[in-house]
Amino acid sequence: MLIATLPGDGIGPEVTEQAVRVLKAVTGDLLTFEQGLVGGAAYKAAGHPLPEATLDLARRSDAILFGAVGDPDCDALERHLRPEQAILGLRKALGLFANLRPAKLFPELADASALRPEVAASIDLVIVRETNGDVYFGEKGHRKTADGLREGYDVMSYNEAEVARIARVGFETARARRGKLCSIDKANVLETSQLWRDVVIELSAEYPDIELSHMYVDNAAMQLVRNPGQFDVIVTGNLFGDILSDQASMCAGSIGMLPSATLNSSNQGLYEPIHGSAPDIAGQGKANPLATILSSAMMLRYSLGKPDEADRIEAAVAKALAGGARSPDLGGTMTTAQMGDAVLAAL
Ligand SMILES: NC(=O)c1ccc[n+]([C@@H]2O[C@H](COP(=O)([O-])OP(=O)(O)OC[C@H]3O[C@@H](n4cnc5c(N)ncnc54)[C@H](O)[C@@H]3O)[C@@H](O)[C@H]2O)c1
Ligand SMILES: CC(C)[C@H](C(=O)O)[C@@H](O)C(=O)O
Ligand SMILES: [Mg+2]
Repeated sequence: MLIATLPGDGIGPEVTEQAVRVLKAVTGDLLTFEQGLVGGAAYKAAGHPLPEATLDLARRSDAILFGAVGDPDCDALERHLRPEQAILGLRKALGLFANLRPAKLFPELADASALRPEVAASIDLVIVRETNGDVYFGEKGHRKTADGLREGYDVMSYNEAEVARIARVGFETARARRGKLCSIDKANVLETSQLWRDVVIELSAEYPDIELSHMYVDNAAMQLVRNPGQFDVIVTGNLFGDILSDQASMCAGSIGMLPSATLNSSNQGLYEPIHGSAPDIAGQGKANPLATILSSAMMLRYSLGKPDEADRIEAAVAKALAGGARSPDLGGTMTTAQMGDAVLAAL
């Protein structure tokens, strides 16, 4: 099976390297790894954040292991050349619309959560985030108002098929868990959200066994901190899901802990930590690789049909944490490579 590794920028290569070590240790010679250029690294080497060769590699692969993209050197480039276009372009080109972001507290990390330990202990949820539409992919640009002021605009929209497709993933995910689905929107203000809510309600007729609720996104941000245990599965749009998943990560201990899978309708998947390229700590061996290692476990489970190997990696992460493995974001001093060593030793 072919795995496309796309390390990208900043801490992307550092964390990806550790995940590849763990994957190799668990799968022997089952997987072939082929590396591609993405992000600022690709722009600097090949003039484009998502070169044709990388897209081709991604298309040919059984799964993609993605690090992170984003490079302050590239922030002034035209939008279509910025590193972030690589991840957006991959999601769109491969139809990767269902971004699953689980947030669960490893009990050993209760002290790392931004929440009181007894509140943090309850967090065990999955955010199902749509990643092919919303304000991310609408018409955007700069223009002048009638009285000559500069104006920026980004059009937000979802059609009913896009909403139904992701809502179905939400219902199915809830069915495989505790049977609760919370759809998060801003239907009190946005027409896009009103359609979202209508379509979710229509689809709920097919899922009478699922307890469906709706919440406005501002309240959801508050509830995630007040009582994260009330959520089982959250389904939401691209922008709200982006923001809420970073917030959920701190409830679970660190942004360096949260993995993700982004799937298309044929279950091909892109696996990446939810964090970015962290330019502030890049090259210093301070990055926590566990989110990427846990993403590789999701890859084994969702795209490669290897649930036992996935369980083995997740158990090794738990054992490493129980044994005291802590990178700086978790209050420790271990380097990225030492965190990888600790997981390998715990396999
Ligand atoms: N999917 C992606 O590739 C992705 C995701 C988010 C941000 N980005 C990009 O990354 C760049 C930096 O963005 P940002 O600073 O807003 O977000 P970020 O997630 O890169 O970093 C936010 C903070 O969290 C810390 N952090 C992140 N990952 C960590 C890890 N594994 N271990 C320890 N600490 C970690 C960073 O040091 C920083 O202080 C930007 O160019 C942004 O566009 C890319
Ligand atoms: C880098 C950016 C385009 C990306 C997003 O907003 O989807 C990131 O924040 C993420 O969470 O994967
Ligand atoms: Mg994000």
